[in-house]
Amino acid sequence: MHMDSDISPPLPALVSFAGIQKTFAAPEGDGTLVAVEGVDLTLEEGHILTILGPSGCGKSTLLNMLAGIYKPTRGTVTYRGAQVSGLNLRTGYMTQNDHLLPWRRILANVRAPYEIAGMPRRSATAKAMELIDLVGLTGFENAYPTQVSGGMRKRASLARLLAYNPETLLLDEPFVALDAQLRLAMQAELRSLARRLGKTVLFVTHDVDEAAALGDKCAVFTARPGRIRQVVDIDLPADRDLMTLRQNPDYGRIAAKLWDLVTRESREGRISHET
Ligand SMILES: Nc1ncnc2c1ncn2[C@@H]1O[C@H](COP(=O)(O)OP(=O)(O)OP(=O)(O)O)[C@@H](O)[C@H]1O
Repeated sequence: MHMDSDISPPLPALVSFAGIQKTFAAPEGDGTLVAVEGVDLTLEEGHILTILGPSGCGKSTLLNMLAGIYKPTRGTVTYRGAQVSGLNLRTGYMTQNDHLLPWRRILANVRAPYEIAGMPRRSATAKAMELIDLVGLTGFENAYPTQVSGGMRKRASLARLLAYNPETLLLDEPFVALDAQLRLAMQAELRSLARRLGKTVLFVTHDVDEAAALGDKCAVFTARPGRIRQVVDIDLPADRDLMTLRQNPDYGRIAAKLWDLVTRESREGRISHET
């Protein structure tokens, strides 16, 4: 059969959410609270999906379902072709809190996953040092977490996450506590690391600029119950330079589109609260 070499087959999805609803017991009374509703979403291997939406729309709940921590009430979460049931050990989580062990030096924190896996100490140290180098922390490996800056703690936390070698990174507002400059540096680092290591990333954020700069696509959610308002393709170069991206007119166009979707959401939210 003749195949047109210019047309490559579409990539199979690594992650797929199909018809997802998740409810919880309401905090008061005996009703239920619908956290997310009717979510259909796919993500290809090696891509970065940013998830943008107002507080409480179920962004973290979505990551928790992919990690297998929560079970969907309705619908199916699929990872590499298999339904997620039980903990999904191919994913690794990082949240706002870096969860570094304060009594361990940076090196010992990053080495911990290798120790847990039973790797001999010498090789565990060598592997941890490689990751420390990868995230730009060489020279700080003997410091304790309290002796380094917030940005360095995030780097250490990222290195430790990579030591678990998850295929897919679930990042829940990991840079929220950082100042603007450090945040930009971390975003650039994350994007370049993810591409270099071939990681797939789901990145939750409230920040439109971060969502546009980091993602290959962005899922914009409505207020609770969280539904997908739109999935926006971020057609910027894969090897984009985050430091100069803000001057790129394509970036401006995409960020404006996301702002429009997000503010439409808050306008409607305000209207529905008022009525
Ligand atoms: N384990 C739980 N038990 C009960 N309710 C929960 C649970 N986890 C989440 N919820 C509720 O589900 C809704 C969505 O929460 P979730 O944390 O996923 O939102 P989010 O979009 O990540 O919010 P934020 O941006 O503020 O972190 C919220 O109303 C929350 O209170």
